[in-house]
Amino acid sequence: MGPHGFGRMKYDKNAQKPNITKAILLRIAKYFIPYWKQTTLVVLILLVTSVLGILPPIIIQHIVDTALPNKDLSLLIYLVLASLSTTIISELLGVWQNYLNAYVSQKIIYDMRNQMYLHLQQMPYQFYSNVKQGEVITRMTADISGVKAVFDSTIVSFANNLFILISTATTLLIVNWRLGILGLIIVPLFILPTRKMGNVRWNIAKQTQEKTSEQNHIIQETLNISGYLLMKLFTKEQREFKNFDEINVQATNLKIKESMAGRWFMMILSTFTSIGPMLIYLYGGYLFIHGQITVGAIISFVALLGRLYGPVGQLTNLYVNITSSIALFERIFEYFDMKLTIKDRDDATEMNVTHLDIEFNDVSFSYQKDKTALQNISFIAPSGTMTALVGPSGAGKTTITNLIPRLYDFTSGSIKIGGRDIREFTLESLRSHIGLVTQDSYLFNGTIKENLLYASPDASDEEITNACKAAYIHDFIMDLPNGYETIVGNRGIKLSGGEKQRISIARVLLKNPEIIILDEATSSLDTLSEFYIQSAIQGLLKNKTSIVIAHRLSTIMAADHIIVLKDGQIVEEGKNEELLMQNGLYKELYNKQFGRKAIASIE
Ligand SMILES: Nc1ncnc2c1ncn2[C@@H]1O[C@H](COP(=O)(O)OP(=O)(O)OP(=O)(O)O)[C@@H](O)[C@H]1O
Repeated sequence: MGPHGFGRMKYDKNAQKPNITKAILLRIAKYFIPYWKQTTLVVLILLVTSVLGILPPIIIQHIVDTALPNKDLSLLIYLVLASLSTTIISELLGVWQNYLNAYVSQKIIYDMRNQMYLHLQQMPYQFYSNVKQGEVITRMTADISGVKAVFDSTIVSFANNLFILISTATTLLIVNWRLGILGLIIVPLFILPTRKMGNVRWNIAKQTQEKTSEQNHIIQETLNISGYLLMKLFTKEQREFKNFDEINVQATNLKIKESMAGRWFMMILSTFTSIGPMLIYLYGGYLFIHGQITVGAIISFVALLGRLYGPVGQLTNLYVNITSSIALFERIFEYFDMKLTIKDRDDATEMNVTHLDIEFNDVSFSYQKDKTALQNISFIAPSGTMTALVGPSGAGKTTITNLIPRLYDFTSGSIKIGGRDIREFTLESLRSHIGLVTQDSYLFNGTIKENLLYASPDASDEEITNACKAAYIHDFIMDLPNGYETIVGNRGIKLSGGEKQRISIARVLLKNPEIIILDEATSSLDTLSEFYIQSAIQGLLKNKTSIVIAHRLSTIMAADHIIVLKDGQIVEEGKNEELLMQNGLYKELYNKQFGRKAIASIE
């Protein structure tokens, strides 16, 4: 057993139990409102079945006390049929209730999943850079699915057990109050073990939930295409397995502990359950011997008593169930309550501007407090021209491009397009005017055609072909055995970096936005691929307002305006020749990247 082995495992007694507040109960109740009819019906069915459940023991009493001693066959048949019918009706109602249970809980799960998906879609980019892999999946699947258990183990369980308890206890007292009191006296003996058990189970459940989330995280991190590659190339299989195994051991031990805790509980419970009938036989027998009770009444009593203990146990567990249910809802609500920091203003309008100058005015931005990524950035990228961003790594180039489609919102200053602040536009219309080609273009695992259609679902085959021709990728696609129907693999793994980027250029061409933001791939390509990429980019940027993070000499030469960044600030600005004359950072970068040959060729 490892360091976290079974023997060493401790329950965290201080694990935070949620507060049951009126606000959270009301919030949960809101999800039930659309299904109030079905929920009410469930409660009514439970009420009816709890009453029906009392009938068979009472009928047995009449069989034993009346039909059998009087040798009354017709009464016997009548009573047996009556008992049978109550059982059948009860079971049929049970089926119906089961359906309603499933209906209500699954509909609520459906509503919550949709709400969660829509909410997560709106979450800012920052959220996805911070959230642990696997966490979103756990909340979307395991946590929300837990709502079914919540419904079954709280609302349904509460109504069911309460009705059974009240109806059975009342019947016991009516049939024979002395025996009834004796039967009820044993009830408190159940409360003690059940409560203790509830607390233990709560703690285990909480820890199991955390372990599941950790396990999902490891699976997501290491068994996806990029994580797998990283693990293999750094030969970390053993280390990753060790991590996984450690969590797995803990999860397994928790499960064993959980089932063992359940086993002891069952043992204690069944001991108490057998004490009850024995006492009834003893005291009931005494009353019978003294002629104060019938045999049928004793038998019926023991049968009724059996109906009492289960509900008592479960009702004492209710507090624990409610607490765990609320903990589950709290986890779900925690996501719902995360602020959507980047959203449409109330007065946001469609982006209807004709002149697409992009203007940064004194823009500052930081990802984290106390560390500015951009400082007082001001520049204009005139409509229909190409602006190149250059600078050393970490200078803030990507950050500038991220601010334009509002993947992040700047901290101060303003960004305008066509003279209007970008926050005046709806996010949807702003982004529909912008095409973004990143270095690592994301293609989903589908065919090339499906990936292209993502930009414009209604594009005709001709339009697709034209876009691909303009992106210099059409001939390559046609040479593939399945052409446009070729599956690209996870993240487009079956294609080279250059091919992927050309396909994503074709995708943006199909979208045909007026503004293009391009992060040129840094990887060095052979002359032919370089030519294709360059030609594709030229096609893409023609007559567009573009901002390009430039890594290639040809792009820089083609730019109308070059902005040189360092440590989040603009340090130089101008055209290639002007900047070279300044003998500053640009010239230094230029020399490093393109060598003296390039300079010589220009001179
Ligand atoms: N999501 C993030 N959270 C926190 N800091 C970030 C984040 N993204 C970038 N940064 C930081 O902001 C600064 C600017 O990064 P940015 O990615 O804009 O640089 P860059 O010029 O595009 O660099 P490169 O050429 O290497 O891509 C860097 O110091 C970087 O560490």
